[in-house]
Parts: sequence; C-alpha cells; structure tokens
Amino acid sequence: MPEKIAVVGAGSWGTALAVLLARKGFKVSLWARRPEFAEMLQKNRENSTYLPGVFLPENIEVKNNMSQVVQGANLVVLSVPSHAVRHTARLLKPLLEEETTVVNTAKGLELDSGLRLSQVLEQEGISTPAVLSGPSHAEEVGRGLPTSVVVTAKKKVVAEYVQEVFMGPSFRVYTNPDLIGVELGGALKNIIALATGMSDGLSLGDNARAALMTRGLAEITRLGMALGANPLTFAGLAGLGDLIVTCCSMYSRNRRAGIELGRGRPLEEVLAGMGMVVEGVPTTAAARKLAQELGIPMPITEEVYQVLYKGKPVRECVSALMERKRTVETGFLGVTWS
Ligand SMILES: NC(=O)c1ccc[n+]([C@@H]2O[C@H](COP(=O)([O-])OP(=O)(O)OC[C@H]3O[C@@H](n4cnc5c(N)ncnc54)[C@H](O)[C@@H]3O)[C@@H](O)[C@H]2O)c1
Ligand SMILES: O=P(O)(O)OC[C@H](O)CO
Repeated sequence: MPEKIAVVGAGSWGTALAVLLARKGFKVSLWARRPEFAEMLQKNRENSTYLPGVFLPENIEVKNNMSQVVQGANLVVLSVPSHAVRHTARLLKPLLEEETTVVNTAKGLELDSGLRLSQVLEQEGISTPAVLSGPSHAEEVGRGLPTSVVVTAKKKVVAEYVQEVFMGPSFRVYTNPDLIGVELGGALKNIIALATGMSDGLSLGDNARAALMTRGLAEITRLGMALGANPLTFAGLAGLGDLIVTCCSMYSRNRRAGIELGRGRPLEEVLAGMGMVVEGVPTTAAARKLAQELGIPMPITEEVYQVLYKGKPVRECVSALMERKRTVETGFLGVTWS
C-alpha cells in the first residue's frame, strides 16, 4: 500500500478523491493550480468553489508546489480537465520515480489528436497509466454515498493495485481489462448527456430521453468497436452505468449545460455560467472528427456538434434524427434479418 498519495487537481473530482483516500487513512497531498487557492484550501479545509460542504480531513495537505506534492508519493492521481492532461503530464513526468503509478481520472479525448488520455500520458513518457472511470459524481463520493467504478490499465497488476488502494465500504472498484472501451465510455457519454439535456430543456419527454440514451449507447459502441474496444464494456459501469448517471443526474454539468442549450441560451453564456468543466463540448468535436475519418455513423453526436459549433437550433435536430432513413436496431452488432 502507498505511504503517500498525490492528487493533482483540486477541482470537484480531485477534491472528492483526496477526501475518499484520506478517509481510508492514506497521507494525501493535493495539488491546486493557483497558489492563493491552495492556501485558501489548506486554511479553510473546505473547497467552497468546487465541492462545498465536504471538509478535508487532517491527513490532507494542500500545496501549489507540484514537486513537493509528488515527492515520496507512490501513487499519483491525475484529476485535471482533459484539455490540461498533456501539459500537466509534462510538468509531472520529471518529478516521478520510476515505480510511481499514475491514475488518470479525467474523462475526455484530446481535442486536436482525438487520442485517449492514457495515450496522451504514454506519449509524454508516463508508461502504463491506470484509468479510473464509471458513474461517480464528486458531490456523492465526497459525502461517502455508495459508488461503484472500474479501473483499467494495460497490465493487470497495475489495475489490481489501484483497485486495492481505492476500494472501501462506500467505494466499490471493479477491474476491467478493456482500456480502450473504459476510456471511450467515460469520454463519449458526455456527448449523449448534452443531447439528453437539450431534449429535457425542450421538454421533449421521457421517451425521447430513453431513446437518446439507448441509441447514444449504440453509436458509442459503434465507434468503440471501430477503435478496438470490446462492445460488452459499454454495457458495464464505464458505459451504460456512467451514461445513466450523467443523463439523469442534476449533478451532471454536461446534462445541465444541455438543458440550458435546449432552452435557447447560447453556448458561451452557458459555459461562462457553469464555472466548471463541461467535457462533452471538446469531446463532441474530437469524436465527430474520429467518426468521420473512420466512416462511422454517429447521428446524435453530429446533431450535438451542429448545435455547439454551428449554432443550429436544437428544435431542428429533432426532425433530423427522427426522419433518418429506416434501419434495423441491431444492425451495427451484425444481428439482422436472415
Ligand atoms: N466532478 C465529477 O463528478 C467527476 C467525476 C468523474 C470524473 N470527472 C472528470 O474529472 C476531470 C476534472 O473534472 P472536475 O469535476 O474536477 O472539474 P472542475 O471544473 O470541478 O475543476 C477543474 C479543476 O481543474 C483546474 N484546471 C483548469 N484548467 C487547468 C489547467 N490548464 N491546468 C491544470 N488545472 C486546471 C481548475 O483550477 C480546477 O481545479 C474531468 O475530466 C471530469 O470529466 C469529474
Ligand atoms: O458532471 P459531469 O457531467 O462532468 O459528469 C461527471 C462524471 O463523469 C459522472 O460520472
């Protein structure tokens, strides 16, 4: 078991994970990007900006100095937004010991390259990173409510180590050997949460939300299979599980952003009002590009892209989706009429 754990990123998720690990008795060092924010957190013991009402146990120290945070840590938990993963990895890499395990907890794809975040870490010299994903809102993890997630890595021993570190009475961790599927499930569900939010913002009803979630899962699976994922992973916690929580919970920033867009508010205004990351926005552009390159139909993603990046009115997306040509539900799985 690690003597010290470093958590890099003091937003909602980094704070909740630091608290979870500290409650397990680990010595935790939490890195905050802004010095004044680190000082405030260290002093007040509450992250009132990103996770109000959750108090930091005594065994968490908060610092802005990444070198001090990482020094002596056997495990580094990376909890910065996906757009900051590459830059943060570059800062981290020279500070890591050879045997330090890095766990990425951000959910997204790199915007320009379309790479999964573990691929970004590997490009930056961080080998065999683990990935923690699944239905897990910081607000509930911070309050110690029951949560189940998955951890994956290229090596079983790494995934099992991280499983053992995080596992606790209110945090159940499964391993899953499908790195590609787990990462894609966590990244792509955010696009569908934007779509269901838009539908809810337009009051299109429960049937529409269920259809978007189900057909959203179909297009996630289609892209996933083309990229080498096991389709069954999308029926698990990192796929369906995270899709359900993100499309149905009012804690979801992607869902809330979608609702505001559905009500007709412009994207810039919605994002400015959120004050937190809405990972589905860059991921939509990255996934659409990948889908186009691979020739994979992703009609919901395409409509979300048109709303976000081309200003298409959400109401026009309804007919674009409903009036697509007739098809077989399970065709993408090879299950069709003989
Ligand atoms: N909040 C959740 O419930 C939750 C759960 C699971 C996974 N995640 C994932 O965790 C990641 C982080 O999300 P969050 O909820 O903590 O976001 P957040 O909006 O709550 O906080 C973002 C944090 O990142 C920092 N940040 C912003 N730009 C940065 C940069 N360029 N370099 C370094 N740090 C930067 C901010 O200062 C802030 O501390 C996302 O990918 C998200 O999808 C979040
Ligand atoms: O608040 P969201 O929409 O970024 O979702 C957070 C987590 O990914 C839920 O598992």
